[in-house]
Amino acid sequence: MSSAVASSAQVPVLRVRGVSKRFGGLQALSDVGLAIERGQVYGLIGPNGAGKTTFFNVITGLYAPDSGSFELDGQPYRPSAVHEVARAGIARTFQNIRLFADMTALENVMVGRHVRTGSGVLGAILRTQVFRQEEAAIAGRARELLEYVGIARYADFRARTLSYGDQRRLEIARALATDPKLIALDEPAAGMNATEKLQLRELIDRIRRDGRTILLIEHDVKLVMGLCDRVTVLDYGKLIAQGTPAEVQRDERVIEAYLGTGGH
Ligand SMILES: Nc1ncnc2c1ncn2[C@@H]1O[C@H](COP(=O)(O)OP(=O)(O)OP(=O)(O)O)[C@@H](O)[C@H]1O
Repeated sequence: MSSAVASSAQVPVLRVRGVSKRFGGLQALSDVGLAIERGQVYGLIGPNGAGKTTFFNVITGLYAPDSGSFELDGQPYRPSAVHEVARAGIARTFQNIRLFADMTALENVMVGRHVRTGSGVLGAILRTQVFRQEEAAIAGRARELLEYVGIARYADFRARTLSYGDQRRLEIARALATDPKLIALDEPAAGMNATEKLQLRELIDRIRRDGRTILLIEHDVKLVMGLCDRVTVLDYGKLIAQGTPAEVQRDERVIEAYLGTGGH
């Protein structure tokens, strides 16, 4: 860890200010900001169409925002392209799982790890000694990560053959392989049964205990409220509440957005 990082206990891992994004006539995000502290699980919630995915897509370089400023570990970053965001230190999973279906679980995690290696394409073509050593180290680390998320026994299975819950774990292992400053999980519990959700909760808890920082979009309010340190609530692209789970649950605007006449 660099001294800049070590001495930055008060600097949020991610600070986003004033993000707006319009699609044609639709204002999908209006002046949304948040700060995520190191070691937090941070929840982003809101009714359907509130702008959660758009916010994720903006911070991870999939959508160009109309306005907004971004800092990772106190350093400005421009989320202008997905690979630059990964290099800067944000890894994400997707609502619709995006694995390399015909590659093995191990290979999928190794792909994530390559973000952090040096020998590059030429090294791969020439199969230099440095490249081969790197590959062995990457494979070793990938196996550790499969173990960590609890699917080591499927290391050599094609990703497509894994159960839904295990594919989501594999996505998380691949995200961890990039050694991210922040892991962004897009509806990780979607489609999971009660047992899988419980296991997922334990895994996210463990990732936090191991010092990682997590941003989470999730529809399962129980999971969010039980797991998150802080929560931001969006509705129609606007930030309507921010605070601890207990605080936002009491917030009139949040109750209105979820239960009211908003027509969601
Ligand atoms: N690429 C796009 N082009 C046009 N409109 C879009 C695009 N992406 C999102 N939108 C619109 O922006 C609004 C916010 O959508 P977004 O997917 O961010 O909401 P969400 O909170 O993630 O919803 P959900 O919980 O249903 O996933 C919606 O009205 C949606 O139709």
